[in-house]
Formats: sequence, C-alpha cells, structure tokens
Amino acid sequence: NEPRLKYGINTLYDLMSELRRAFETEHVNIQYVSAIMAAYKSNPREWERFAKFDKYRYTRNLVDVGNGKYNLMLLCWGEGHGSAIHDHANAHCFMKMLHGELCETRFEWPEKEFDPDNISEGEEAALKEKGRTILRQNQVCYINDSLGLHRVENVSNSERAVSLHLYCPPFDSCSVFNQRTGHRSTSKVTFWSIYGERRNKKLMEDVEPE
Ligand SMILES: O=C(O)CCSS
Ligand SMILES: [Fe+2]
Repeated sequence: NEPRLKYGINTLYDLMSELRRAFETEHVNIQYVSAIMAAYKSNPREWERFAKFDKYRYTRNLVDVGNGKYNLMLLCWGEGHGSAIHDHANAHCFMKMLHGELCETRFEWPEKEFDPDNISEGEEAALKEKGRTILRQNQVCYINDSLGLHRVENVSNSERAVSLHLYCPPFDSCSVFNQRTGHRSTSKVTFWSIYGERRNKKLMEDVEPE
C-alpha cells in the first residue's frame, strides 16, 4: 500500500486517511509510516482546533482512534513543559513536530530492578543517558521499548511546541522512571480533549472509535 505517497500528503486529512490505510494490515511498516508523517507539511489552520494548552503541563488531545488500531493525538507543550522519563508500553511510537522544537533525551533501561535498600548514591544515576536530539518542525522521530526510554521536553522559555503522536497499539498507561534511582512506576495517560472537544472527566474514559 505504498503508491499513494507519490501523490504527496497535502493536508492533515490526507495524512489521517493514509495512516488508516497504512494500518489496515497487521504488519507495521515503520519506514512507510514515518515517511507519510514526514511528508505532511504542518499547517496550523488544520490542527489548531485540537491544540489546547494548559498553564502547568503538556496536554494530550485525541485526534483519531484509527479503527481501534492506534491513537493519533496532538501534544501541546507550554514553555518549559516536559514529560517524565517513560517507556511506550510495548507499542510503536511515532512523533512528528508540528510547531516549535522539542528536546528528546534517550536513556538505557535500568540495569537492575530497583532495590529500595540499595539506592545508588552520588551523581552516577541509575539510568544512563544515551543521546539528546533537538526535534525541529516537520521532523519525525520513532521509538519503541527495544530502543530504550526517553524524556521529551520543550526547553524553550519563549516558544510553545506542538507535536503529533501515533501509538500503535493504543495504550492508557505506561511506565515512568526516576532517573537517579531507576525506580519504575505506572502512570495512566489521559486526554485533555477528545476530537477537539474539552469534555468532563467521565466522558474521557469511554472514547469509542468514530
Ligand atoms: O504520550 C505521552 O504523554 C508521552 C509524550 S513523549 S512520546
Ligand atoms: Fe514517549
């Protein structure tokens, strides 16, 4: 199902329908999905209706449930907002920059299970950093658990950032890690808005595929 790419991905709608086609089969073609997402040139007029910012932390705004195969969402990062160090719950994670820049820092998995009686003191942290990348507009980044953990942050103190994330299969919780101790805990992930609507808490849980 690659021929469509030669006609280009002109709108967010094109991108969403091409992604639906790309995920029709069980096999996830990482190169092809990355190429489609890279081919879309960000146009704020197409995605600003999903872009909701919160003063204190980044927001997750559901755009499409992809026939139940994946979640496509817009993440809105105020100045200085960042994620915890996290894994991706055995799912594929594709991330495309739509506005501003984000800094991605990757980490190795903790070598040993967290031992509360033996927390490594001193500056050597339990999670080894293994690289830092500045993601710029329209760039696509891919990660899955076999590639390690990461933290994503908007390090700018003057510019907000918006990124488009696709998780396949969808998940509603992941693991978060303490960089110094390697302690792992589970974090539920929620949506600030659904299909552009800010809904009350109750409705957040029961999102049915469109
Ligand atoms: O989905 C999240 O909240 C993590 C954003 S970085 S992939
Ligand atoms: Fe992530």
